[in-house]
Amino acid sequence: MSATSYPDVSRETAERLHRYAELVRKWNPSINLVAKRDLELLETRHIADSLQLAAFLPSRGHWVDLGSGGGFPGIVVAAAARDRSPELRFTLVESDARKAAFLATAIRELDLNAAILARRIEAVDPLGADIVSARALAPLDRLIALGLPHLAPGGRMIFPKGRRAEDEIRDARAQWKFDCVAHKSDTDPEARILEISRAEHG
Ligand SMILES: C[S@@+](CC[C@H](N)C(=O)[O-])C[C@H]1O[C@@H](n2cnc3c(N)ncnc32)[C@H](O)[C@@H]1O
Repeated sequence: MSATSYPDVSRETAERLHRYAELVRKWNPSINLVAKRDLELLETRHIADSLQLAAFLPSRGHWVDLGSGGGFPGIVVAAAARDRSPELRFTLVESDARKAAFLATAIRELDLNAAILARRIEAVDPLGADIVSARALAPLDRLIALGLPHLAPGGRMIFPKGRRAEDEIRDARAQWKFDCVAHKSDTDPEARILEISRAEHG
């Protein structure tokens, strides 16, 4: 995939994403940001997948990404927000110090409106987010438990999920009440992007 072939993004965003892919490829041999076999598919499997969450960008406020790893979706969505929602700020929570150092470098080099918390999510004071996202971090019931303390009233949680999404929703309903819209994924016909609102203990 070339620098300009992501759907629905400006030239500036495409260039930022291209520079981000270069950074991931440069750092990956030393800190394993993505599986080595996935590097060839970085643009399709990780970046384009994460970029779908830009559909949920509010115009301003606070977006919190939990367990960001190499920056999916946090860095990718923050790159898309740079010219679409410049007043939206991001916080990426990642407990692995080396990954957090990479994320700080990416934020600086791409000039993103984002900050890193290099801490465990459970140890972070409530962040008052309008949107909480997390990818490949935990099953849905655990994600709701991790995300809910950081959500402002009326906020939403956005979780990309694989083919087990329906099972995870059913399991989560044993503990939680919530509204859920399961959006189709453009990058994987079996995946879903779950939009969770009005979550509370069941
Ligand atoms: C499987 S990786 C997924 C990374 C990224 N979201 C992605 O989709 O590629 C999970 C990441 O969450 C981080 N993590 C796991 N538990 C965490 C916690 N309790 N607090 C903060 N970070 C955590 C790990 O260090 C790891 O980088």
